Amino acid sequence: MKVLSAGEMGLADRRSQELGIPEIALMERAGVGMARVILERCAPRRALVIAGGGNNGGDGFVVARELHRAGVEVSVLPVKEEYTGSPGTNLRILRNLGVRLIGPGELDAGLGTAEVVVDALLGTGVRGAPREPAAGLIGKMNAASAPVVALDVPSGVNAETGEVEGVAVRAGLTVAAHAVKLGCVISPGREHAGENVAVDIGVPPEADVKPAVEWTTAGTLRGLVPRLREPAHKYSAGTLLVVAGSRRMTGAAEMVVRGAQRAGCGIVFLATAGSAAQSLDARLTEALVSGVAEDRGGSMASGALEDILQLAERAAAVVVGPGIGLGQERRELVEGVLRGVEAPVLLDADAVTVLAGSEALARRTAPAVVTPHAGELGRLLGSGAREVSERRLASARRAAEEQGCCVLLKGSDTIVVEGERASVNSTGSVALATAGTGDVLSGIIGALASRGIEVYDAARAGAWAHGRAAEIWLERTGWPRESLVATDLLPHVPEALRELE
Ligand SMILES: NC(=O)C1=CN([C@@H]2O[C@H](COP(=O)(O)OP(=O)(O)OC[C@H]3O[C@@H](n4cnc5c(N)ncnc54)[C@H](O)[C@@H]3O)[C@@H](O)[C@H]2O)[C@@H](O)CC1
Ligand SMILES: Nc1ncnc2c1ncn2[C@@H]1O[C@H](COP(=O)(O)OP(=O)(O)O)[C@@H](O)[C@H]1O
Ligand SMILES: [K+]
Repeated sequence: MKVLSAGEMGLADRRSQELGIPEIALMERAGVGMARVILERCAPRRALVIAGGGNNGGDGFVVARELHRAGVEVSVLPVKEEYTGSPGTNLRILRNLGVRLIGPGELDAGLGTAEVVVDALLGTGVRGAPREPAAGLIGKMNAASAPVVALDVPSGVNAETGEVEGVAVRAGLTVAAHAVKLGCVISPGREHAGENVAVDIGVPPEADVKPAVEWTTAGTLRGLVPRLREPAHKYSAGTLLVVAGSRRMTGAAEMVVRGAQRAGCGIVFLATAGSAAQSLDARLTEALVSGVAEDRGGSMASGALEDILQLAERAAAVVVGPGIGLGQERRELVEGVLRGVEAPVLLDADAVTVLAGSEALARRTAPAVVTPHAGELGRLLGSGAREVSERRLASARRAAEEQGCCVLLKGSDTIVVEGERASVNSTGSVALATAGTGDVLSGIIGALASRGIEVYDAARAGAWAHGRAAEIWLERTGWPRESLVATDLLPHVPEALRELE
């Protein structure tokens, strides 16, 4: 699946036209391809096409013509009085063919009988929140009982960012011209798009564009994760220090360690609160567990820093945060790690939360990666979870810039940003929305970093393998996705990583 931003698609379009391919030829192939997908997937007897005033509406006219040709009873609602250019030409053909054109007064009847509603209202040309009458039409499409297929982009979704400023169509399927639009793989646009499919519209390779934001697939990662080779010993295979857990939160530490072990770490050291160490040591047969100074609540105390830094001297990477707890002492501990550890540091969970307002991460020059979900990133940025959820790519970029590190923003669309580089993960499942899966992810990324992979690559490869492990679990068990528990991922992490060889 190819993913391009709206701007990149515009460039591919202009270059194609400069090579002599007329706009109407691109529109023709787009509409023909889109109609074919609709016929294959939905096989409707009656369809309603809602066409906007731009080229997205033009695509809709071609789709309507093709559906009509295939024997579908089609109604078309053109929102504008007068059409010119390629959309105008295609509307004229519909008139000549006697395809039923309806006005707003007949919309409810059309929506009532259609088996598929085709959203050809707004595409990549939308600017700002949908105005009337588009906003009202989007509401009607969302209230329809028939499934909605969006052309190119669900109307109201920003194709560049996935942001939704006002209302947006909720489609079951989005059929894009040439490439899936970036905004359709980033939340919330991703959820509005439903399934994404792209159709060939005849953009020649000479006109194509290399995307600035990568859609991370096995193909983009291949060869990145090395096999263990001779000569090797446990230290050369990757040494990781995990700083995690507290008296009341031992599971998080366990899952980070076990994730790291299955991702190929040669040796994992765990530093945890003294009172948690005995139980973790018993559960983690292969790890080297150290109990360090804790406060009265059973969380690691700032006084544990010296021991932790000493352990870190033997590690090629450090993961800090899961289950450590909050408060001033944890903040001092995390700041101390950021100052005192030269090896790459991964900050997750509580370690991200305690850094809100701290300058330790921005001051650090050695490699670091933070792996927050929207709530944690909202605290780090001071913007709140809602702002992060609404503007995910921009929020991840802002954090990466302000903190001068790699940021992995978790979600259905896990985004990884460092400097100019950005990527969106392609694997995963809603099954991952369960406690502890993030800890397994930290372990995997920590292990990859400990094996010498730079943090940006470790983060995107780790996210990919983590999501893939969930997919493999679903394929193998056939169990309902709700039933996955985080430790189910562990046996599938090696299989996922093997797919990258
Ligand atoms: N770029 C390309 O290479 C191709 C583009 N095609 C189609 O063309 C689309 C882009 O076409 P356009 O650039 O004409 O743009 P759109 O058709 O996406 O949108 C432009 C129309 O929406 C209106 N509009 C913009 N913002 C609005 C708002 N906030 N509220 C209400 N109305 C608003 C404009 O007045 C205009 O009528 C793509 O999404 C795709 O469907 C295809 O024909 C294939 C080729
Ligand atoms: N709806 C979803 N679709 C795909 N992946 C998801 C979804 N919800 C959560 N995830 C993934 O599950 C993991 C959850 O991590 P996190 O929120 O840190 O949980 P915890 O702290 O309990 O381990 C992340 O990798 C995230 O990307
Ligand atoms: K659309």
